[in-house]
Amino acid sequence: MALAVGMRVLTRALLRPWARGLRVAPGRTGPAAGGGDGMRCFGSPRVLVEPDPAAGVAVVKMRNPPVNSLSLEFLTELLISLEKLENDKTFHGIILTSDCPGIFSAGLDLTEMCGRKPEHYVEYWKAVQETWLRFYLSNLVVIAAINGVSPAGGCLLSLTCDYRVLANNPKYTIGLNETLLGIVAPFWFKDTMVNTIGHRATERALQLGLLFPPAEALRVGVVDQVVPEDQVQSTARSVMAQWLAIPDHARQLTKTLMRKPTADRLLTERDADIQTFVRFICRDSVQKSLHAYLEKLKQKKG
Ligand SMILES: CCCCCCCC/C=C/CC(=O)SCCNC(=O)CCNC(=O)[C@H](O)C(C)(C)COP(=O)(O)OP(=O)(O)OC[C@H]1O[C@@H](n2cnc3c(N)ncnc32)[C@H](O)[C@@H]1OP(=O)(O)O
Repeated sequence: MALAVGMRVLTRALLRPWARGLRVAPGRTGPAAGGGDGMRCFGSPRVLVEPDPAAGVAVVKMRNPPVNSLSLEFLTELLISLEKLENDKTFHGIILTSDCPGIFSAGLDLTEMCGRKPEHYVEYWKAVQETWLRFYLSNLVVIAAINGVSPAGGCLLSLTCDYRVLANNPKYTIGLNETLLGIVAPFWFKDTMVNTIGHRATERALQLGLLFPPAEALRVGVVDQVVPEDQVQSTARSVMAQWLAIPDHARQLTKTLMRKPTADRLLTERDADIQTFVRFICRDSVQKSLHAYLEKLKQKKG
């Protein structure tokens, strides 16, 4: 059922004109990060995939500058890359990281949630749900190599991964800061955080919209490891080797056992969740808050 719904959304996404235009990037010869049987890098305008077939691993680099905000196009490209890797028996794990210096992801794209028509909000929210479901339930081992700041949707994306390595830079804060924008993290954002750091820590973090610097993030459990910036990728690779040493079927079934109840909750309430989102985001007060927040971000420079 989950898979069928997921496939429908993905197929619809692939049928969009701009998605049809996506082609394997005429890339460098990979892998860029170790290994070496000369398999080509591939991907799409906003997602670069560096395969290391010898290791069974691909590095997926988000490159939607300036801040890797999770726009509709970007989410669709991410899903397409994930799907390709899942369908290729060569790969057992992916390392999700950023190609934008200092930014893992700025979270959901605020321009997708401001001043648009309700139909757009429906389409956008479906893509956000789908991305969460596909990453959260992926059979692959997914490790986040977090090499930049990671608020809200950026934090959520990393929480779908099996393991998080964060670069030790005080600027690289991470957390679900939705309340600071005058919006509310949906129940499945909250559930993902609860599953990672527990109920009480989530309650505090979400109400206060906390963005944790690395040491705090490690203490509370939002990330699993904090390492010097130049060791994030190599650490993610050695952690990956550990995870890939476990018999795959047993690991996959265990992942499903742990995560399916949380995913099922969204799957059974998916349409209601879309309606809730659209109603909420269409409110004048919410639109005003989001516009004001975007303006504040833009004025920061001037
Ligand atoms: C009851 C249930 C209802 C459901 C409610 C809805 C729930 C939806 C949940 C939302 C989750 C989210 O993810 S909302 C997004 C939250 N993100 C943030 O708060 C991060 C905002 N950005 C920043 O703090 C900073 O940009 C940065 C720290 C990430 C980077 O700082 P830096 O100084 O390097 O860059 P700039 O700030 O100058 O930004 C450059 C450029 O990017 C634009 N920008 C930044 N973030 C976003 C974004 N999330 N979406 C769209 N655009 C973004 C910024 O405005 C600048 O644009 P200009 O170059 O045009 O000025």
